[in-house]
Amino acid sequence: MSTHKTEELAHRLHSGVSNGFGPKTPFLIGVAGGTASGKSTVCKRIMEKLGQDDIEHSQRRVVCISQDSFYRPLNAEESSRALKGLFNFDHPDAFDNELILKTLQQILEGKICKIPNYDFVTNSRLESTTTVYPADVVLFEGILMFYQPEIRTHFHMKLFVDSDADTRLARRVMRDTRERARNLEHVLNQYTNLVKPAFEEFCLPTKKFADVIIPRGAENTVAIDLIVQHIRDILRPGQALEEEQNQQNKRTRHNSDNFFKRPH
Ligand SMILES: Nc1ncnc2c1ncn2[C@@H]1O[C@H](COP(=O)(O)OP(=O)(O)O)[C@@H](O)[C@H]1O
Ligand SMILES: Nc1ccn([C@@H]2O[C@H](COP(=O)(O)O)[C@@H](O)[C@H]2O)c(=O)n1
Repeated sequence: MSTHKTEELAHRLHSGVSNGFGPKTPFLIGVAGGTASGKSTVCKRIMEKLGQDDIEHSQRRVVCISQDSFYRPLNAEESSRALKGLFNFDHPDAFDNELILKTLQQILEGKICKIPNYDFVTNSRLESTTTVYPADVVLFEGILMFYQPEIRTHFHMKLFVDSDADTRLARRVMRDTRERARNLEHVLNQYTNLVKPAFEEFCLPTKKFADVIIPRGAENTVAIDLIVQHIRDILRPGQALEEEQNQQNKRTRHNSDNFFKRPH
C-alpha cells in the first residue's frame, strides 16, 4: 500500500470518518516543567503503562509530541551565538509558536500532522519530519507549554513536572554532554546565564495553571499511576459510564432498602 493510502486509512480509522460519526476530538494533555525535570520520561512511562510505546505509530491511541520539535530556525548571527551557548533557547520567542498553534488545531480536528525533527547539535530543523496520526489522547510536553494563553487554553488537562533544581542541573549536564555534543563549560554558562533566569521568569510562574503537579517526576509512580488510570477511563468511555451507572444503581438500591426499613 502506498504511504498516502496508509495515511488515508489510518486517518479514516481514527477519525471515525468511515463509521459516519465524523472526526473525534482527542483529549489533549499539556505537560510542562523545567529543563530535565523528567517531562519526556513521565510521558514515556505513561505510554509504556498504557502499552502504547511498542506499537506501530499509526495504530497508537495515545501519542506524545515535544515542544522541542518546534524550535524556530535561526539566522546566521543567532546560529553563531547558539554554538557558543549564547542564544536564549528558554525564551518564549525561541519557539515557532505559530506552528505549535497550527499543529494543535490540526490535532484537535483529528487530522494527520507533520512535526519537524530538531537537531540539538546543529541547533536547527532537519529536512525530515515525523508524522503524527490522530489519536484519542495526545500528550504535548515542553518547558513553556503553559506560557501562551492561546496555546494553554487548548489543553483539557495540564500537568507540571516539579523536580529539584540541583537534580535537574545534574541531569542536564549528563544529557547535554552525552547527547547534545556540548562541553561542561558550555552547559554551565548557558544554564547560569540563560536557562535558570528564563525558568524563573517564564516557566515557574506557569505552575499555577497546572491541574496536577508531579513532584520528583518519573520517580513518582503513584502520580503516574493515577494519571494512567484517568487516561484508561478516557480510552474506555463505555466502561467508565457503565461503572458510574453501577454505582448509581447501588446507591438507589441502598436508599430504597433504607426506605423500606424505616418505620413509617
Ligand atoms: N527519575 C529519574 N531518575 C534518573 N534519571 C532520570 C529520571 N528522570 C529523567 N531522568 C534522566 O534525566 C534526563 C532528562 O530527563 P527528561 O525526561 O528528558 O527531562 P525533560 O523532558 O524534562 O527535559 C534524561 O537523561 C533522563 O534519562
Ligand atoms: N538548540 C537548543 C534547543 C534547546 N536547548 C535547551 O533545551 C531545553 C528544553 O528541552 P528539555 O528537553 O530540557 O525540556 C531548554 O532549556 C534549552 O536551553 C538547547 O540547549 N539547545
